[in-house]
Amino acid sequence: AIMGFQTLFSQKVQIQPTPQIVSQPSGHILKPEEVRIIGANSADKEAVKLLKSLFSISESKKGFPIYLGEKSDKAIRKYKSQIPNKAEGYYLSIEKNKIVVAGNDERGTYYGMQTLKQLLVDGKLPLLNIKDYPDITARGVVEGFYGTPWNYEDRVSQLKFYGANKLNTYIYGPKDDPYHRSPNWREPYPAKEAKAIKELVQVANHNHVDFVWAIHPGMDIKWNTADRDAAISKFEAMYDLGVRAFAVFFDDISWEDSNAAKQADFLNYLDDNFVKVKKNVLPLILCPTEYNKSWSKIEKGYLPTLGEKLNPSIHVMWTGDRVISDIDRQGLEWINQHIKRKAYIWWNFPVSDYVRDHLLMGPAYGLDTGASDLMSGFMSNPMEFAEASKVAIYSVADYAWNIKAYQSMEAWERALKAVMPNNCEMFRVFAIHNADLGPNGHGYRRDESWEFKEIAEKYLNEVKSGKWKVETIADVQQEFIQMMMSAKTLLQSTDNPALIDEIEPWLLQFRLLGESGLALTHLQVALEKNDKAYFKKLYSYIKLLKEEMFKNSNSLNQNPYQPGVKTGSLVIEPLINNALAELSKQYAQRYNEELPSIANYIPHLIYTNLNQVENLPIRYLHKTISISPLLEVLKVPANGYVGIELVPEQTVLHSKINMGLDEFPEWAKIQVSADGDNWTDYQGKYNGRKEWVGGKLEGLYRFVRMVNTSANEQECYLKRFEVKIK
Ligand SMILES: CCCCCN1[C@H](CC(=O)NC)[C@H](O)[C@H](O)[C@H]1CO
Repeated sequence: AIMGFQTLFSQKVQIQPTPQIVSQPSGHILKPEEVRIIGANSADKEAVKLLKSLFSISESKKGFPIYLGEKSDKAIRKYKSQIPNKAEGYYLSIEKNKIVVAGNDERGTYYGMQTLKQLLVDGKLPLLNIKDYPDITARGVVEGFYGTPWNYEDRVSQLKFYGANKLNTYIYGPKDDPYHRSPNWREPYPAKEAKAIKELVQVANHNHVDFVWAIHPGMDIKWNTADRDAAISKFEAMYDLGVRAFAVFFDDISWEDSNAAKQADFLNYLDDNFVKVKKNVLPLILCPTEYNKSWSKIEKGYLPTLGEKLNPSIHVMWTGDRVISDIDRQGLEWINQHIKRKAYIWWNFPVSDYVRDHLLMGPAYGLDTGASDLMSGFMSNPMEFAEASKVAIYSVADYAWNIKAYQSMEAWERALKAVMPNNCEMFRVFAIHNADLGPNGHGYRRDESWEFKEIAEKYLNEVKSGKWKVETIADVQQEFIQMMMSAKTLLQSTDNPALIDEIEPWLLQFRLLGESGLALTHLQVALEKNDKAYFKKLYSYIKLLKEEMFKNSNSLNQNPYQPGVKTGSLVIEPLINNALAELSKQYAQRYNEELPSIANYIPHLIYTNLNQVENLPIRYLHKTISISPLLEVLKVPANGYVGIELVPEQTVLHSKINMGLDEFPEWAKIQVSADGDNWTDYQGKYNGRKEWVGGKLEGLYRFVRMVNTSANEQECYLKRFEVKIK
């Protein structure tokens, strides 16, 4: 009994985001059958609605009393002194004979109710009291990415998620919305879009989220009264839809237009002639052109000019030391001194519009837990996949509310459960192996598969040494099987269909990757048993799996930037390819037979009778197949040829061949064929860069080659040989 009692006492209540001050639970009460709300008609009405959705309300006087309201309400006058004197703060007390939910303001009461809702588990409520408030004033999400904007249902779901996680801001600024940015930032939304925004603002209000509408005039704005008034009238149109908070983005525009004085005058004009006139509109938010330290040239005065000229109430957004960046105290102190106010962070995570073949499902880390006094806002810029982004957004909610207490790994574990309550273990297997971005232009990387790295290392070493241990193989097999279980379970799960729709391509790829890994471990079995035939069967099977992965990566998620579906790219995929290469090498040594490389599988092949180039790797990217350049002089005997075999035959869009010669040699011909026997000349011409260029061909071809039709050996280079297919 003592243990039991002790457990009850020590049970750690889990509240999201992590509250500032919580007393230890001293036991619990059963959920009251009926409650009586004292203060219902003066308390925040969303809080009242939430309370009524949790308990049944008694009409008579006898129900369990719940005191609800703001510090100015008579109903909770007795508890006023307990309420933290902080915006959106609240006091929550669960006692044997009453519950008190007292807010410093309406939002505080609402957040107190959100916490109470979280504490009501299995018909019980822990006896405790909480004094809580947020560290950062504005907390939330800026839908500010390039790519397909979120849809209406995505946004409704997001706004409800923000209410539950005490995020109070949603900034609407999708780069690819033509009415947010050019060409139609001056135009009012068409009726359908206007109606959707009007409804979203209402949903935001019901979840105590400020709906901020952002305008992005920077691509073509003129510093004249016409455009200034165009912005005002667009704001008026948005105001009529219920919008009460506005932002102006000048990011990603040409540097000529990034005139700080003009931008500041523009913002101040909007502030003085719209925001201040309307009274119930929140302070303006500016995203500057120099929005990160690596782009700012202080001596040119852009940021200092904003700091000097911008009305003090206007927030200035900031992404950190770089476009994609950790947020730390030092960087914040730097920017705050120049803009003469606390930076309003735009954190470019988990946005993936620069690595669109990857999902960023890992912990939100790189956030300074000693910076709570240096920021006026903290917004996450998410992925185009709204549900998948909730894992990071959940963590950002925890960070921005209680910065010093934030633990990224712990928050991540809770986030996975919040997003996939019924399959969070399988979701975790998927998320842990889909966190890194791969090499990218911003050089921003994330850890991935961190719990498997050691086993992977050990396994590869044992494969290389040929002295493998059963337990290592078992560990690796377990991980691969779990990947398959995870993918299948999630694909068939029903607790978050919108999420599964978003990540399906990656789930399909993830399952195949796991399957190819599992088959890989059986290659060792084949070697152990000296069973050559089994090895070859397995090898062909792995090739089939890789063919299917290649097909997925060339048919799913085909955006114009980073098309394809990458998964497990930091540890799992390289492990499988390295082990595969190693094991096929051991097979070749033992049986004196080379197997075609399938490590970084590409179906297309080099096509040649020249041994100088027969082992050159074929590369594939964005539907362009190319031969890795040869760095030495190529000797081409009579009837010698080099080219590409397209598997299967394709429609050729254009080709580019650089033989390092000033003129196209009369001994060479570029030819195509469907069957490798009948050849047709491929008409082309030299471009200004000494490259032969050929255009689109009608029909399907399997072979494209350069052939020496003279009777003598010739010399040239192979600087580039590429074929783009449809
Ligand atoms: C070379 C330019 C890269 C800019 C990338 N930023 C953009 C602008 C921005 O960060 N504004 C603060 C979009 O928002 C995008 O989503 C995000 C990350 O790719």
